[in-house]
Parts: sequence; C-alpha cells; structure tokens
Amino acid sequence: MKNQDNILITRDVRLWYGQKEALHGIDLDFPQKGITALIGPSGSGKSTYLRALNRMHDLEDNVTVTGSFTFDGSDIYAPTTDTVELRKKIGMVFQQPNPFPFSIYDNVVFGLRLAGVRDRQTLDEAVEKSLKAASIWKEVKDSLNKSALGLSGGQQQRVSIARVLATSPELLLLDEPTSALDPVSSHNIEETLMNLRDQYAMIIVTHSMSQASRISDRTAFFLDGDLIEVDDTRKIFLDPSQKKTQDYISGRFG
Ligand SMILES: Nc1ncnc2c1ncn2[C@@H]1O[C@H](COP(=O)(O)OP(=O)(O)OP(=O)(O)O)[C@@H](O)[C@H]1O
Repeated sequence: MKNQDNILITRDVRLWYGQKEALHGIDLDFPQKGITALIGPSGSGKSTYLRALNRMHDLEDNVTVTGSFTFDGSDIYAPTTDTVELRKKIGMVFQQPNPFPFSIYDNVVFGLRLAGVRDRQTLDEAVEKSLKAASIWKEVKDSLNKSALGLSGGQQQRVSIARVLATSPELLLLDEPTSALDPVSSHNIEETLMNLRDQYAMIIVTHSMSQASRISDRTAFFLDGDLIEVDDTRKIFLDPSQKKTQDYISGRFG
C-alpha cells in the first residue's frame, strides 16, 4: 500500500559485516520531499544504513541485512526487485566526485543510454534539464563535449548530481557529498540541494553539524549502530530529547 506521507519506511533494520552487527534495529521513515541529515560520530553506522537503502551491500561479500524497507509501497529487498531499476529511483552521490572519463554530455546521459534511450532530442533535453537542476548548466553549456575530468572537483560533483537526476529518481542518497570539496564548492552543492528539496526526497550523511543545521529539514542522530533520535532539525539542534544527542551536538564527544 502506498503511504501518502512517507516515500520510504524502514523497520527493525539490522546489518552484519560477517559476525559483527553494525546496525541494531533501526526504525526510520522519510517524507516524500525534503532533506533528512544523518549525523553521528565516525563508525556509528550512517553510511552502512544509507547504503542499505539502495542495496549497495549486495555488491559486498559477507553482509547480511534484515528488516523491512518499503519504498513507494514496494519491498526493496524482494527477490523480484530489479536493482538497476531500483538504483534509478534511489540514486546515490558519493563522497568523491566520480565522473566517468567521458564528455560532460555522455556522463549525464549515461543512465538513460543504459536504459536504452537513443533519441537525440530526448537526450539533449535531459542533459539541459539535469544540468540546470544541478545548478551547473551556465558553467558548462558551451563545453558539453569536453571531458568531465577537466572540471573542478565541485563542478564534477554537480555533474555527478546531474547524472543521478537524469534518470528521474524519487530519492537521492548523498554520502558526505561535500567533504572532499573546498568551502566555495561545498556552498554551491548546498545551494543546489536546497533548490532541489521541494522536488525530491534526499538523505545526506554529513560530519558537518553546521551543514546539517543549514540545509536539512529533519536530522537523525546515530550512535554505535543505533538511531538515538530523529526530529525536525531545529528541535534536534535547539532542544533534543535525548542527552546523548545533546552531548554530541555540543561537541562533548565524536
Ligand atoms: N566493509 C566493512 N566491513 C566490516 N566492517 C565495516 C565495513 N564497513 C563499515 N564497517 C563497520 O561498521 C560500523 C559502521 O560503519 P559506518 O561506515 O557505517 O559508520 P559511519 O557512521 O558512516 O562512519 P563515518 O562517519 O566514519 O563514515 C563501524 O564499526 C565500521 O567499522
């Protein structure tokens, strides 16, 4: 059944690397639109949880995932789920900008071509729309046939976002997308994400509490594989319910 309020509902999510349990039963839901930040100290399980959402752990040996993951009314881990289709709907942007060694144009249409789209006009329109949405169109519109590797790190990261947007995702997963970037590039990415918040659901793992407080609508605090608290970002930063959250955001550990 499709839930009107939440695009993704996860319940009792547990994950083991070999014998080691890294997530201890996470219940967390995400609304149809807006940015949720996942914060917490190193090793608390943020990336592990994020990667479970589009089945990235399928690519690793020795990882066991249990619990329920309902995305748009469907079970992400159903045996019948096509993971290529799933990752089009749940796109991922990584810490390091990761353009392919192709032109900017070919990078953006990569997923569409993989899906069999060949019509030049459709591809041209998708390139313009996605690069505009990723706030980089003006900078690259006259050099679409140049290599994406010639761009700055911040520009490469916005092209990575455009590449994900081109496949019309419903949910974007962002794993520390600005941590490898200089402050100006980070600011540009933050602006880009804020411009997209009305159109997409986004989940961002970040080590920067100032970033979480600047750009997210909701914040979830992870600690040692547990979800300690999730709430509106203002509430988490101004008046958290849990002492552990208060200690973390006031810099007492982590
Ligand atoms: N591939 C792996 N194999 C074994 N253990 C892992 C693997 N990846 C992560 N872990 C362990 O799982 C736990 C959670 O790690 P995870 O990377 O999800 O934390 P995190 O909160 O994202 O940390 P960081 O902020 O440093 O990225 C840690 O104890 C980590 O050592």
